[in-house]
Amino acid sequence: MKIFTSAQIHELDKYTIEHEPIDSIDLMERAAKAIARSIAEEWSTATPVVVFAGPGNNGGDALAVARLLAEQGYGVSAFLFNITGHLSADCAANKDRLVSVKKIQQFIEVKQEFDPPHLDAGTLVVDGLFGSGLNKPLAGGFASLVKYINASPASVVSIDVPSGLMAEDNTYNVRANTIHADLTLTLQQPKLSFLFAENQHYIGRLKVLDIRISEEGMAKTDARYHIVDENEVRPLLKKRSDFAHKGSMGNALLVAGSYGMGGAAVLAARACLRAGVGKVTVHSPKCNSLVLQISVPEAVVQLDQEETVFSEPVDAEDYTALGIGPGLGQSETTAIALIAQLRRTQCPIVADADALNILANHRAWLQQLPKGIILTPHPKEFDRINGHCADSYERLSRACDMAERLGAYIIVKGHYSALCKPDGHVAFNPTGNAGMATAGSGDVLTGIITALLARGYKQADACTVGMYLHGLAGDIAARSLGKESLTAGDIINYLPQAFMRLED
Ligand SMILES: NC(=O)C1=CN([C@@H]2O[C@H](COP(=O)(O)OP(=O)(O)OC[C@H]3O[C@@H](n4cnc5c(N)ncnc54)[C@H](O)[C@@H]3O)[C@@H](O)[C@H]2O)[C@@H](O)CC1
Ligand SMILES: [K+]
Repeated sequence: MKIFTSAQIHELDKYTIEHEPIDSIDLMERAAKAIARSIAEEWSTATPVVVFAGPGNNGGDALAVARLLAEQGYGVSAFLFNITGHLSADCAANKDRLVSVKKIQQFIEVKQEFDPPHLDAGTLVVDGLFGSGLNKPLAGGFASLVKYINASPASVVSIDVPSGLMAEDNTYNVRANTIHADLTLTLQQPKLSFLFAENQHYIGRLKVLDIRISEEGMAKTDARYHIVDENEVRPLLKKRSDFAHKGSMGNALLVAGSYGMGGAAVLAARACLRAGVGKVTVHSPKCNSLVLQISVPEAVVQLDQEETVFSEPVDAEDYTALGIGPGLGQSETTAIALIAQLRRTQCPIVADADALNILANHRAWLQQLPKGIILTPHPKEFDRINGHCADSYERLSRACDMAERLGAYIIVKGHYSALCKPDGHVAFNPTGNAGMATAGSGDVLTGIITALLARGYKQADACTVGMYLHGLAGDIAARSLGKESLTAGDIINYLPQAFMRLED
């Protein structure tokens, strides 16, 4: 699903009006009907409703919703904030329509003074102050109103966007002046800012309402951001030939583990095998010899000359992919071996964990990374490499810049992991759950992506399929085991079911 920006949404709105064709007021009515329907599904007509409408089309939606709910028998009070004396055309039209409805309990157009209504726990507030047209942080009376609503015990439904929240960039927003919704009814598609962890408590539960924006218009519009779905992943999966043999199914090399961190190498190797690779070789310090041989008998173990750390680059000529970093440690010996390894390796590479921490300590080396390398930092690792980011939007922007600059594929991990591609596009992964916030989960992802690269998947496809499978395996695991007890090993154990689900 494409994620359009506010500017693109505005254009698509116009495109729909021109090409469906439909009058803009009727498109607004369509949106309002969908919103009123969703409200009626959850709140009975006995619920007192207070609607707050702003001067733009978000306010227009809110006034139309107020009318529709009043007609259905809800007790509705509506407040329209017209401070500047200018309403959008459709907002003004809906004001007129609302005023003509006898069933509305109270309608007040606020021009200056505002005496806020009492909002108790049984009240439903409909927040239609601002939507995708918000262009600066809320201040003054609007900020006070938002704080008043947030401080009340009333339930809050936001139309399209919680008022005060920007649809994309909230880096310089005033977060205290943003509505905390219990439910956000967003139109057509989630907004970019909804995908960021720090915004979840403004959005509450999210429901996306289809208002039939032109399919043709959306198909024609190039979106920088999109959310991956199963239909995108399925055709990317490579079929196994009946004549496959282990030599034709990819030959992966993992450089992982140090003293005390053998488990990371084990997890990456097991995940790599479960992700369908023909052969895996794990290069690790001597101390991990037994651990690896016993835990992953399917893997070839290649021992470093050192007892406790990775110290010498490996000849990677025969391998079809390299995964490097899990549990590697950050000693200087390892750092030098790492950069030598990255420089001399010809096959596709995924670098994670300590490989990234080492790069953060030697930022000049970033320029030496081979083109097409996949980096899989979690937010803290990314910040260590790139410098502190104020929020997820800034981090995403910087990750995009870095992907373009280095010609790299960067997966910023989290709920909705973001794959930033060298061409500037970003794919968000929808699978996965909070149970996967557990040690070793990243090592599993590295193993999976290494396997897919080794199998011959292109970098972008290996990342997309890898993120999706990793999250899906975690989701299936959580269904059987619950989120609390989920471990990284469980993700590996449920990978077969994730594959089977996609191959169905
Ligand atoms: N394609 C769609 O998704 C559709 C969107 N519609 C609605 O239209 C909304 C967007 O409408 P608009 O573009 O009119 O934008 P908004 O209604 O979000 O707000 C725009 C108005 O607020 C003012 N404004 C912006 N920031 C402000 C601030 N910080 N303080 C005070 N005033 C501020 C602007 O000058 C403008 O007058 C959507 O959120 C949605 O609710 C629907 O009507 C139907 C179709
Ligand atoms: K709103």
